[in-house]
Amino acid sequence: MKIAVLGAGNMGLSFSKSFLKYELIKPQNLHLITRSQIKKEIIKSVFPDSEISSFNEVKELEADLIIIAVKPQDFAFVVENLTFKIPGKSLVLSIMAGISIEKIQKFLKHKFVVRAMPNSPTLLGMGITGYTAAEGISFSELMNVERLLNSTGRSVYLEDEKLLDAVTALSGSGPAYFYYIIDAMIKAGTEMGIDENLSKLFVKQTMLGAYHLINNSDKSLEELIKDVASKGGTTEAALKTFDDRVLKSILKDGILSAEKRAKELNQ
Ligand SMILES: NC(=O)C1=CN([C@@H]2O[C@H](COP(=O)(O)OP(=O)(O)OC[C@H]3O[C@@H](n4cnc5c(N)ncnc54)[C@H](OP(=O)(O)O)[C@@H]3O)[C@@H](O)[C@H]2O)C=CC1
Ligand SMILES: O=C(O)[C@@H]1CCC=N1
Repeated sequence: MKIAVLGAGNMGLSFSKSFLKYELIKPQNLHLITRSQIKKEIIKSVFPDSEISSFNEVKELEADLIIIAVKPQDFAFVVENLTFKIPGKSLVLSIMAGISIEKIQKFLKHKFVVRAMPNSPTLLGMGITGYTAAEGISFSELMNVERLLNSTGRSVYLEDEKLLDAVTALSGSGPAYFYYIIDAMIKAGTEMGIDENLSKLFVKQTMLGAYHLINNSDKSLEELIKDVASKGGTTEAALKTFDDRVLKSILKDGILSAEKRAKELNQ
């Protein structure tokens, strides 16, 4: 199988590393395409046995799977300036936020499109990807795509394409929400006099422990919260402030804004 990655940026390269790590393709069968010449050299040092090109250098593309990993805002420009044809039999896998299968098909004049939404922990093989496919793609082709996606973490097939915007808002953007909350917690620690390094350690280990408790406990989230929040104690005081300032509803609104933005990107 030959794979071409259109837009060898953060995500395109994360995917490529996973495919090679699990030997799902040979390095010689991987073609990474980026915009800038400078980036080409850097990519070559990480992928010495693969083909690395800038967009305008490619006159003919040979690939069974073409991964589109440019920013959604650049998609139209990239397509208008393609110097090569998308081979009729190739499968296109888009990881662009927001851009619908219909739009990709129209722009590329190509039927066989799978749309996926991964997230940044794909870099460690700990990502999660929601995906869906255009009509006419066979089960075995889809399983091939899923095998590739599973090298980056877990994957979930969704029948309803509209849910991909929700997945984008929830898990696609999700890592940034956790970083945001963790950053606020670390800053609270330093404000109370704890050294930044130590504050990071306390917060990160708390996050890790809490994650494992969620995963290994039969209790609901409410019950887990209750286990920590003693009556009249410190946690209760914190949670009261969060509730008074409607933090939960702010977080929910933020996630819904991300979903709205995904839809706007398709306009
Ligand atoms: N980052 C994330 O956590 C996630 C991102 N995504 C999606 O993945 C896609 C890529 O995101 P990410 O990897 O973060 O982005 P990057 O900016 O890291 O990568 C984008 C790639 O597209 C190339 N590119 C940008 N503009 C143009 C252009 N005008 N013409 C040709 N090539 C261009 C860049 O080339 P160069 O570097 O040479 O400029 C680069 O190779 C996006 O569509 C995003 O929605 C999905 C899930 C998670
Ligand atoms: O912020 C973005 O638009 C992309 C999609 C999901 C994560 N990053």
